[in-house]
Amino acid sequence: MSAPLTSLSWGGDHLLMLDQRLLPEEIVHLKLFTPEEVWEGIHSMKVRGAPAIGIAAAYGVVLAGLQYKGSLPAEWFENVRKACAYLATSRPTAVNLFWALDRMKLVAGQLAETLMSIENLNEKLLAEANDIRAEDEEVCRQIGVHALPLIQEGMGILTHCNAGGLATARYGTALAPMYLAQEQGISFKVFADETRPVLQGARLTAFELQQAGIDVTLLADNMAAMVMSKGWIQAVIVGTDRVAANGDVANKIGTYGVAVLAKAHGIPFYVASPLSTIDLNTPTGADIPIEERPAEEITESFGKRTAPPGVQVFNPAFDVTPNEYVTAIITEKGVVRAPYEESLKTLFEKQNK
Ligand SMILES: CSC[C@H]1O[C@H](OP(=O)(O)O)[C@H](O)[C@@H]1O
Repeated sequence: MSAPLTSLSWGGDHLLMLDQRLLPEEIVHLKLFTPEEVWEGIHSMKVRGAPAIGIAAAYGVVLAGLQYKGSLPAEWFENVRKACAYLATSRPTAVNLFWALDRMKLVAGQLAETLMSIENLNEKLLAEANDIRAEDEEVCRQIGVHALPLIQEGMGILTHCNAGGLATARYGTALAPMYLAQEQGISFKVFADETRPVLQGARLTAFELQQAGIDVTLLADNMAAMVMSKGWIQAVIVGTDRVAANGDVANKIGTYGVAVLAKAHGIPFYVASPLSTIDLNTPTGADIPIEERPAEEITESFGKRTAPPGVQVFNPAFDVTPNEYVTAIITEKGVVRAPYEESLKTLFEKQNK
């Protein structure tokens, strides 16, 4: 599969992070040397997208381990543990952040008990972060494989926000089948919602797909109903930041509206989700913390004031699509359909065997 720009890579003693806030006009990679810089990169959305956030946080934990200059494994682990707790405060909704941090903390604790040298501890912790990144790349490729049959010749596919290579280690989740379909010579059209207020669709998805030579049409967020009514859309495929145990889906704000419109037009609504984004510990969508972001994202859109000073603003970064609007969830282990409480539980039971 053609691999678009990747958002994160390890530079030996720093994390190289593509500043996605500057795309598509500028391609700027930042060198981050501390957990604090990684926290800020996640919080300000220099890096964004559930899997990419988890990967960035994992490398932030590695940077914390490298900061420790003593010789006691227990002290090293305490540094790492504190960094995990700190990085967990960078954004609240994408469960991959907490999944990755819990994994890094668990491994660091196990390593510290071996009493190996600090140098070896840091090497092993870096290896775990590299594994998280490499696994995500393969997971996304597998999501592409399982989602590929959903893309038939001549189809129109609508997507919302960016669930592409920039949101993951590579390939993306919702966009992965599109890259695969293109590689296999299937012709299809993608309609990308601009996705206000941060415009991940316009700035990132349209950019990624255009770079890959895929037929993409950019829509303002209020156009989905019209293009569906014209019969231009045969499927919706989106990513997610957290799937609850009952199949409710948290995703970029506006996704719920697209799901309702899809149902109203008899169009299937698919959610591409790695297992790492499915959280059986969150019972329903009502239990998913929804991030609220600064008013300026709306009132001063990319430097242009677009609202009266002091106006009240509500700026939730995500919404929750109830499971009854979700046709299927495409994971790296296959396609999951309702009843989701049961099918997701079965999926994880098989995984844990
Ligand atoms: C493959 S996860 C992509 C997911 O993350 C985005 O949110 P954000 O850009 O705020 O990190 C959006 O919800 C995408 O669907």
